[in-house]
Amino acid sequence: MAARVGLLPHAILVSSRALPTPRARVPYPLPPVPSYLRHASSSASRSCRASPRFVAVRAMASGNPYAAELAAAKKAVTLAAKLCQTVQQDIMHSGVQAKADKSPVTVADYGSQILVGFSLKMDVSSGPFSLVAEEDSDELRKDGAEEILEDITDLVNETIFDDGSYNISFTKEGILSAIDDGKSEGGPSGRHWVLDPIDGTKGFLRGDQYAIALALLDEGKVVLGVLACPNLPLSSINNINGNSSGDKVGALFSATIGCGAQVESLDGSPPQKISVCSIDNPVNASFFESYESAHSMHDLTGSIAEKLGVQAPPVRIDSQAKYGALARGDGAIYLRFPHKGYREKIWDHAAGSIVVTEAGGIVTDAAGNDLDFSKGRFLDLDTGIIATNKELMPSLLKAVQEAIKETNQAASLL
Ligand SMILES: Nc1ncnc2c1ncn2[C@@H]1O[C@H](COP(=O)(O)O)[C@@H](O)[C@H]1OP(=O)(O)O
Ligand SMILES: [Mg+2]
Ligand SMILES: [Mg+2]
Ligand SMILES: [Mg+2]
Repeated sequence: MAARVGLLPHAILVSSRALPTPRARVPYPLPPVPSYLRHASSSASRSCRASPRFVAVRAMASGNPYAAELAAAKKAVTLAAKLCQTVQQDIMHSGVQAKADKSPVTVADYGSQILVGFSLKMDVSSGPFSLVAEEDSDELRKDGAEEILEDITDLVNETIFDDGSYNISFTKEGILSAIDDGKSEGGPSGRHWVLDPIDGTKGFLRGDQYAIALALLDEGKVVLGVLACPNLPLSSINNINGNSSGDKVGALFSATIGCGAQVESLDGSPPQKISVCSIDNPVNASFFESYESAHSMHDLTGSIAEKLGVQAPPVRIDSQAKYGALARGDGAIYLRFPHKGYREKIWDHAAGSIVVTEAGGIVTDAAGNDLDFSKGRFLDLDTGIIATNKELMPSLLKAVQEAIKETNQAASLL
């Protein structure tokens, strides 16, 4: 299968699919049917296996006020994960990942964003739809991007067809406008979905960890989060930087405010309740950090770990999979200290942080403040993000603040 790679000025777009033949289906969105949509069927009625009404009935039965949204969120990220898995397998076979030398965006990032937004719109009926998501269509609207746009369109349509939940087909114009559904600014009032369609794109291209991360903000607070981690072992990653042999791979973490956190397999095993580890002596703790040294200052995290007395080497993995792994006790601490000038985005932490807090953990910035997701697309925070259990947090905060002070003093002497 030949890989096709398109280079655009600010993005690397990778496509490696054998492109499918478009099939006749009902165009999306409906109604009214805009002229740019493919008129594949005379019927303008939408057809889904899991209708909003079914989801709402399940919600009423569970006692969880966000159960309908949770079911829709899980369904949306599971559909997107199918697309991502297909693309990642093709990329690995074709070796395209070696060309990803700067902040990459792939057909899978766009495809995942379209599928999650579309699936939520189909299945969540309550109130206006607002989505704060990472990608936009700017690069795809430029000259030279036509082929990539066609690839994304085919990839999305093929994934929808194979999944079978929706009898719908996108045109290229429909794809562009679906990506731009994610342009909401979020904020302190109302409900906003928050999406990173592929978190850890560098890990994705390397064939390593990545996550599809989706959260719901309600009046500025994260009330729900789901993390699909297609390459994460289902039960544990207790072997450092490796998989436990024989373990099923593909984990879907979820949490709703006040209802705890769960993990289940991406192919639908029953959810299991999870909780953070109960380690109270840092000597026995291990810590997670970014695989990419460009994403987090490994010198600083090393010095924090040393101050704490952590003996184990860092566990370096990509994406919010770290939050999921922490939430089920695979490790005790997550340290994230981006280089100066980097602004954290809400979609990089909203889903992961509620999975950890609902599993009994704490997530704060380096000053010990809760993360504030109500300020728009960016997180406005002090220096870095740390997460651990309640027992370790006081000594972790102390070590973090000492290490930052020393680093700042050393920098001022230069
Ligand atoms: N220079 C950077 N510093 C910190 N984080 C970054 C930087 N560039 C991209 N990211 C984002 O960091 C996250 C991955 O972090 P980690 O290092 O924990 O895997 C991703 O959200 C990634 O974006 P993206 O979603 O595009 O992959
Ligand atoms: Mg990105
Ligand atoms: Mg991200
Ligand atoms: Mg991303």
